[in-house]
Amino acid sequence: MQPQTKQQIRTAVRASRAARSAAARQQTRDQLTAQLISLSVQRNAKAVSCYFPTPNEPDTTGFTAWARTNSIDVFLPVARKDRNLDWARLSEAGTAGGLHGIQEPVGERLPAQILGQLDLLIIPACAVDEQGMRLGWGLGYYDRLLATLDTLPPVFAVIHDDELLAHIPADTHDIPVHGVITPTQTRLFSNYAG
Ligand SMILES: Nc1nc2c(c(=O)[nH]1)N(C=O)[C@@H](CNc1ccc(C(=O)N[C@@H](CCC(=O)O)C(=O)O)cc1)CN2
Ligand SMILES: Nc1ncnc2c1ncn2[C@@H]1O[C@H](COP(=O)(O)OP(=O)(O)OP(=O)(O)O)[C@@H](O)[C@H]1O
Repeated sequence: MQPQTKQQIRTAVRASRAARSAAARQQTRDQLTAQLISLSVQRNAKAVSCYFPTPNEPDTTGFTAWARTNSIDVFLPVARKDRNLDWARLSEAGTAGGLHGIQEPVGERLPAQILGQLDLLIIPACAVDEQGMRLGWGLGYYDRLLATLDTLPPVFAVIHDDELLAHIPADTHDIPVHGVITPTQTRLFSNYAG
């Protein structure tokens, strides 16, 4: 995949994600579950944020199920009309479709600042480059979130292997992630010493 403009990258990734077979999706889910469990065990994480995947996104539900079974608190985003994110803890109360049709936990809405107290932030992305620059879907939710947190725990974006690109054009508001998780690797970027 030759990186060009942000919009061209988004179009290419959207198409390649849509073309994945059910078997490939299942394999991605299993491999990501293993990568995410290793990372949280290694970091002794007791509370993390994650995302509830759309049908085409890298599937994190194996990991969130494991986290719940192991008494790790999982916080998921709740999209607001003003394009900021609230957060809610995954619980027995279950989930319901939110603003973009994505499942969100039912229950108390918490402000973004609670993320500063978590051990690990696992976030969605369209693509990430070798410098840790992250591209989302263009609504700015996560750029705005990362910019507002006073304390930033380690932030890892989850993507497929072919979405780790050599270079993504960056705007001044773009905030790099500390690491990236793909089905085959968990990589820490050099911008982060932790
Ligand atoms: N799973 C998930 N939850 C999330 C996000 C996300 O990217 N993924 N968000 C991140 O901001 C926020 C909601 N904003 C969103 C913005 C765009 C799209 C969207 O439709 N994206 C792609 C399709 C994704 C796919 O199915 O592969 C698109 O633009 O076509 C979804 C959510 C909060 N929750
Ligand atoms: N810190 C910020 N404060 C206000 N607006 C912002 C901030 N960061 C990004 N934006 C706005 O959000 C919009 C989307 O930015 P960009 O294309 O970089 O998003 P993205 O990285 O694809 O999205 P996301 O953060 O949701 O994953 C832009 O119009 C940008 O001006």
